[in-house]
Amino acid sequence: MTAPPRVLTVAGSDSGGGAGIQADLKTMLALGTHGMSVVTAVTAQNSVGVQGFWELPVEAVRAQYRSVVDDIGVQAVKTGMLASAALVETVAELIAGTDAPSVVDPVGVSKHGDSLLAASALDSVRSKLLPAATVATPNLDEVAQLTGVEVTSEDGLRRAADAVLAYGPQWVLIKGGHLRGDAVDLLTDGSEEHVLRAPRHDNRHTHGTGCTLASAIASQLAKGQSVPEAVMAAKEYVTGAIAEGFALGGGIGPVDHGWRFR
Ligand SMILES: Nc1ncnc2c1ncn2[C@@H]1O[C@H](COP(=O)(O)OP(=O)(O)OP(=O)(O)O)[C@@H](O)[C@H]1O
Ligand SMILES: Cc1ncc(COP(=O)(O)O)c(N)n1
Repeated sequence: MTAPPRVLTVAGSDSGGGAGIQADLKTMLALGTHGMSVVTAVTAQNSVGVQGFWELPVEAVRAQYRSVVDDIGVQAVKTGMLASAALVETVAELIAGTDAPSVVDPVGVSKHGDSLLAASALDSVRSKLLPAATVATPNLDEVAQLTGVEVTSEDGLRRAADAVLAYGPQWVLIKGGHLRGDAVDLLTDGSEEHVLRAPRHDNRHTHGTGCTLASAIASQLAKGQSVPEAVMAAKEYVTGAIAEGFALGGGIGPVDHGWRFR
């Protein structure tokens, strides 16, 4: 048997299974790739919030990464929750030294408003992590936190993209999921521009959308697609997963990673 394309997620564990490492690995399976993981932090989390989290030591993150990359190898890397400045800097250095495209989801705050990144790590995200990204995928809250640019309508997406590109990622995908109307995202490398538009699904069970989208992009890149092709395919996958998001627990349920199998 030929091995499927190999994709690595560097992110936090979500005990509820909707976001983080768990969302990433399910997405990778659904898109036909072999998912591998470097755990950066363990969260105690469910449908109503994040009850606590514990970071792993920098050495544990570095060791997991080396174990995977030095033996198995990777065709794309995705980063998610990195928790602290020390972990952001370590992971930025690791991905910059890896010969594979990287998708950086600069996770700041969970859907419930719980912080997953120390305020003291923002400078390292700007100066070390974003420059190492092939594609950065901030949502509008993360754009505001990182660049100070506030966007309240589709017209502002380009301004947000320019502000993030100034930190050096090759491409940026600004996610407009928190606006009203259609779910519109903007992908650009500063010269080429693609507007990705999907109908908004009136479904509150959207836990894990950002993790799912970034992992889907990484999976498509590992299969050899270009950045625009990978992002378009990933947008189609996440839109279907949001349409089928289901209730679990008393709060916000997860998107359905397995929607294409049902
Ligand atoms: N209700 C919805 N219907 C359709 N698409 C949506 C909806 N909400 C978000 N999206 C899309 O989902 C993707 C993720 O965007 P979003 O802005 O939710 O990211 P995020 O805030 O990082 O996610 P998360 O909440 O997991 O952190 C984007 O492509 C966005 O347009
Ligand atoms: C470990 C981990 N990583 C990322 C998110 C963001 O996802 P969401 O915004 O859907 O809560 C999360 N809640 N937990």
